[in-house]
Formats: sequence, C-alpha cells, structure tokens
Amino acid sequence: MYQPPDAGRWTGRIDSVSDERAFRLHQRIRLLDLSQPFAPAERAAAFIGFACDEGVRRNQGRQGAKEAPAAVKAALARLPWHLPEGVVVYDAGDVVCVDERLEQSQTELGKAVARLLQHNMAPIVIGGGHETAYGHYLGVREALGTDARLGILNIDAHFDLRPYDDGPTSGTMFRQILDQDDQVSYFCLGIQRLGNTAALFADAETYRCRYMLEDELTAGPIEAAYEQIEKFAADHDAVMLTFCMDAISAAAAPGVSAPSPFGLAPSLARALIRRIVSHPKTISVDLCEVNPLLDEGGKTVALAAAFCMEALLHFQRLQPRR
Ligand SMILES: N=CN[C@@H](CCC(=O)O)C(=O)O
Ligand SMILES: [Mn+2]
Ligand SMILES: [Mn+2]
Repeated sequence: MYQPPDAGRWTGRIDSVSDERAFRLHQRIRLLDLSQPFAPAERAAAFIGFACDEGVRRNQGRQGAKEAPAAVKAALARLPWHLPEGVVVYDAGDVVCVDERLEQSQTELGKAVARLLQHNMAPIVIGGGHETAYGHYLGVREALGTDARLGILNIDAHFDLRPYDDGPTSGTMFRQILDQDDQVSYFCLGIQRLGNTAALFADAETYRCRYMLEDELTAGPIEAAYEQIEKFAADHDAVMLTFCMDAISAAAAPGVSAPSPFGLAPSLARALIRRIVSHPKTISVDLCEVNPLLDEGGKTVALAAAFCMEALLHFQRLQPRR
C-alpha cells in the first residue's frame, strides 16, 4: 500500500527562518505524492520508504525494521543542509507492507522506484528489512529495460543467497535476482566469515559472486576496494547500491536484526558509500535493516540518516553540471 508523504515528519530545530546557510533538511524538503502526476526533475533525489519487515519475520529474524522509514526520516530532518545550489530533495512517501503480503509490497516498491528513475530522480530507498533490495531491483530493472547490464553492489555481512523454495525472505533476494536475470552480476562488500555458512560461501562461488570479506576491507588499503568497485562498474551499464546496516560493527549499529561483532567501522562504510555513489554509473541506493526497536540511544538510526545524507552529498547525479 502506498502512503503519500507526511509533512508532520519533517520538523526540527530552526536556527533561522531567513538565513539559508542555517537551514536543515526539514526546511528544504519537498513532498512528492507518487499517486499524482508530476514533472521530471533536474538534479533531484527522492526518499522512498519501505515499511516492511515481513522478509525478516520469514527469515527468523528480529522484526522492527518496518519502523525505520519514519525514524530515519525524522533523524534526516534534523541534519544541516549542505547540498549544492539547485539540488532538490523530495520525500516521496512510503510503501507499506500489509497482511504479510511481501511479494505485493516489493512489486509496489518497484513501481515507485521505476517512476522516480523515469522522472530523472535519484531514489534513496529507506527500508525495511533487506527484502527491500528485491523491490528496489525490480524498479531499477523496469527503468533500465531488459538489456542493460546491471551491477548490484551490496555492502553487507551476509550474502543473502538463500534458497527460496518456501518463498522469498530477507535472506534470498540476490539468489532470486541472479536466477531470473542473466544481465545482473553481484558484488558484496563486508562479508563476515561467521555470518554465513560454508554452504552459502559455496553458493556464492556457484553464482560467481564477487566479494570482499570485512577483515580484508578493514586491513586495507581501501584503494584495493576502490579498484574492485571500479572494475565492477566498468563491466556494467548501471550500478545500484544496496546497504545492509548489519555490515557495520555492532558497537556502532546495535539496532539491527543480526548484529556483527566485527562489522565494518562506520568511517570505512562511509568511504565506500561516497566512492560508489560518486561513480557516474550509480543510479539508485537503498539502506536497509535498521531496527529502531532494538536501537541503543538512537545511534543506529542516527548513523543510517548520516549515511543517507552522505549518499545525497556525493551522488554524481546531483553535482553541478560543468
Ligand atoms: N538479511 C539478513 N540475512 C541474514 C540474516 C542472518 C541472521 O539472522 O543470523 C541471512 O539470511 O543470512
Ligand atoms: Mn546483512
Ligand atoms: Mn542483507
């Protein structure tokens, strides 16, 4: 079910009502109702929430990620506006999963993402469990057409390549995508050895996934990751980024279904996000698996909002035209 944006979410501290240098996102955000016609935009991005954790439930995880779109948008509202002149940021509302209808919600999310891309807007999808990534992919594929080579970059502790004979979950998306779409390849950054069984590592080989382990990334240098990202992007016509918050160390991101004791440092993840979204082939981003009900002092939500803002600040599509 689609829910148009709620202006009431975009509130916060006001340092000035006239000095634009003192503005925060809540003073700049525009509302976009996707159920109405709207004009294509220039240098615009749109947040679209996916209030769903049905995939997490089916994957035996800890539910609560459906609360993230509201919580992350509220945290974003308070952040200062540092975007270049001419950039417009929209709240395009939320797709909400009702009555455990995961597949239908993913289709609805896909329609919303496709619509944004077709109107030249950069979608920033705020999940939801990581099942968000499948709806996100559906929209990207619809907007690109069937022939484009799509690279999916996943920053995650987990492969999410589980079999889906009993239906899709938050752990099956990339197997679903790779089974149905031979124009997709998959590169995962931040994999935890202890977050995936030997069977899942074998599946990653079978599906010819590229991956970098968290400890490889942490040992650095980060240029090695940048080089892999560049090579991956070069092989594709477009790239989408999906970010599973449990890739981050549990100390910084306790509010997730499956915390990672040895997860990535937030600053390392930030560097990866900056690098990926500043690539001209990156067209769309999602951020998933934030569970506000398990958070400690709001730090996972605050980090998620900061990552969304980093994506906005570094998105190639939003930079001034030269
Ligand atoms: N999206 C998360 N997927 C992980 C969850 C692991 C866990 O709950 O321990 C997975 O299925 O492997
Ligand atoms: Mn994960
Ligand atoms: Mn995941």
